[in-house]
Order: sequence, then C-alpha cells, then structure tokens
Amino acid sequence: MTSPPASRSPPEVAGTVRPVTPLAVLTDIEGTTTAIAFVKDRLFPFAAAALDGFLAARRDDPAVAGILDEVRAAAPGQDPMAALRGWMAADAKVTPLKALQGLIWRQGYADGRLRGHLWPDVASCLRAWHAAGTTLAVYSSGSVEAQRDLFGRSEAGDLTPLFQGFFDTRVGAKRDAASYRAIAAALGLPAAAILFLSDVAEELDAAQAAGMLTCQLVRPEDGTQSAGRHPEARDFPAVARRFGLPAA
Ligand SMILES: CSCCC(=O)C(=O)COP(=O)(O)O
Ligand SMILES: [Mg+2]
Repeated sequence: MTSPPASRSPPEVAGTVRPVTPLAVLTDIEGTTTAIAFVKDRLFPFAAAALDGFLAARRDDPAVAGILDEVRAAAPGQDPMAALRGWMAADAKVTPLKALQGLIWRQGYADGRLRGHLWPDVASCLRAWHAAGTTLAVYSSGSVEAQRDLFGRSEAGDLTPLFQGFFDTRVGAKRDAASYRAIAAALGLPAAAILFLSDVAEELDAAQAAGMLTCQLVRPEDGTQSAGRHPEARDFPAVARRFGLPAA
C-alpha cells in the first residue's frame, strides 16, 4: 500500500507521526540561496568602492538623507562616514547600512555590472514549490530593495513573482524569535506551518523558538558547517525530500 500524500493543512507540532509538510518556505539569502562568496567578495566590495561617490552625488536625495539621519541616530556623536565604514568592516547587520548598500547595488544591477547569484539547484525548486501552492518568502539582513534586485535580476531570471513577502531587519533581528512571529503574522500563517531555511544556526534557533520548522543548508562548497542541532540539507532538492515538498 502506498502512503497518502502529505497533508496541506497546517502541520501538527507534537505527538504526530505523519510527515510535516510546510505551507510556506521562508528563505535566507547569503549561504542559503546564494554563495557567501558572491556577497562577501562581490556585493560588499562593490558597495564599499562606490560609497564615497554615491554619497557625493546623492546626498540631497530624500531617501539617502533619511538613511544618513538613521546612521546618525544609530551612531550618535560619530562621523556618519566613519560609522558606515566601521559597520562595513565588521559586516554589521545595521539597518541603515543595509539600506544604503541596497541603493548602491541597485545601480550595478540596473547597468548590468551585477547579476544575482543563485546556486544552480535553487530556482527550479522555488518554481516547483510555488507551482504546487507553497507560499514563498524571503528573510535576509539585506534590505528588501536589495532582495528584490537580487532575485529580480538573478542568473535564473526574474524570480520576484514567486515570492509573497520580503522581510529585512526592519521586522527585527534575525537572531530574535519575535522577528519570526512577526513574519508569520504578516504571512497570515501559523509559525508551525512555515519552514525557515538558513545556513546560520542561531537564526534557525530563533525561528524554532517562534515555532517554525527549520532546516540548515550545509553547502560544503560554500564553507558552511553543520551545527548539528537542526535538520540539514546540502541543497534545495534535499530540502524537498526531507519536508515532502515537490521535487523540481
Ligand atoms: C540581499 S543580498 C545581500 C545580503 C546581505 O547584505 C547580507 O548581509 C546577508 O544577509 P543574509 O541574512 O542573507 O545572510
Ligand atoms: Mg545566511
């Protein structure tokens, strides 16, 4: 006798033996859909090299002026440029830095110097999951604008129509369980129906504390390492097999 297909109703959390198939997949970007090397060796140096010229040209743009006000509020008494440079050097996930990087990258995506990297297994799975009715959303420290540009001008084409939501640190820090509760509420789903994918164990811990299903992407070619405390997958097809999602 064959097993019945996994239910599409919200999964039971405890005391169940049936497979828990998520209604929604919430994915991180760096280290999960996209190579860490692309972010660290391409995107971050691109923004650092363009920062001075960008601010000189756009300082009076209301969006840029607003970000600089946020920098001053986050680093009182410091020169905003020094604060931005310090955050860049430390890879600090500070909201105004991420917003500014997103605006700088936007120019690179628009004129073709940047194209969003995706691991080759990612786009086909996202398309298959979306086609099967799974809600897809993104949660990254990169700004929502940067997320839309990366997926909109990706190596696999424009994937933005697949996603129902994009969330950044404006919803809260990625290591804070409250952020995941807020995302579940915004998606209109119980946290237990959402699978969060990330390479970072502390982010998965926070999602799990909020009640989400979790899976750590461990891609040896990207240098990520197993934390040993969450379900693991080496790519998106392995996520699909582990959680009963459709294969690409
Ligand atoms: C939107 S792509 C740039 C990613 C980024 O700026 C970053 O800090 C990586 O954060 P993630 O949460 O995707 O690991
Ligand atoms: Mg990550």
